[in-house]
Amino acid sequence: MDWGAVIVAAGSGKRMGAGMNKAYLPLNGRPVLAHTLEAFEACGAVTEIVIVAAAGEEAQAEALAREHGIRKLTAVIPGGAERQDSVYAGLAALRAEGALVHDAARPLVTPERIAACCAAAEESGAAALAVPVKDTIKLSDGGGMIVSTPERSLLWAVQTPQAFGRVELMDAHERARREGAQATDDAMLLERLGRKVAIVESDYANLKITTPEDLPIAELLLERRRRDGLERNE
Ligand SMILES: Nc1ccn([C@@H]2O[C@H](COP(=O)(O)OP(=O)(O)OP(=O)(O)O)[C@@H](O)[C@H]2O)c(=O)n1
Ligand SMILES: C[C@](O)(CO)[C@H](O)COP(=O)(O)O
Repeated sequence: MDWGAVIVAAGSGKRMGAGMNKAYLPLNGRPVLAHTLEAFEACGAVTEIVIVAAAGEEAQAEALAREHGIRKLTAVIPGGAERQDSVYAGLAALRAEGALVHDAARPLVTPERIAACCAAAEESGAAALAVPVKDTIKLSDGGGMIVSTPERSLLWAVQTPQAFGRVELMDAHERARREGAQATDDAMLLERLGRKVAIVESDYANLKITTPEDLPIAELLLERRRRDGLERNE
């Protein structure tokens, strides 16, 4: 099965407060988006990459991909108001049988985890990387009071990539748009249709660069990965 990746990079980074799209912030000397693209470029299961860029940033994204040797890039598409709209736009440009959807803001993903997500989706139909929740999670009444505590052993913090059949995911998006269903990830769009999505245990390092403290954490994790790699090769 061939896999195409939709890399969504069209957000405005409000919570980061950097005044710019966090996909272009430097991370250990290279843009966040470059790290993300390189992981998909290096993953053998991935045959095409579509970047969904913020309107007006398409040329910047394409130039960045070229500068960093991303040969699998097939299209740069303008995104939409919400992440869901951006994914939908990117899917239309994909041709592969399998569709991976990944946040540009998750630059520490590895080719190995991407491949594991693809393999699980080939086995189960759809899959998503996730990590067991470490904190006890509370459900609130929306007014600042705790209502209940879900069983922690059943809770997973889902990440990306998430992997699906391209046609099935496109259909799920189209149905959600017709029905006005909103989703903060793509697995939700299959769940609402009663479809199964497999959990693929990931690592906590696959964090999403969201608020300011996430960037120095990502830098430390990258530096440790580089050092461990050097020590292994010595
Ligand atoms: N309309 C949008 C919103 C988000 N994203 C992408 O979806 C990923 C996850 O979204 P998030 O972390 O929320 O990014 P932002 O929307 O930029 O952040 P914020 O909500 O703080 O503005 C990011 O790679 C972001 O670029 C997108 O392509 N299109
Ligand atoms: C898709 C996602 O990364 C899974 O955890 C998350 O839902 C994205 O949320 P965001 O608010 O669009 O960053």
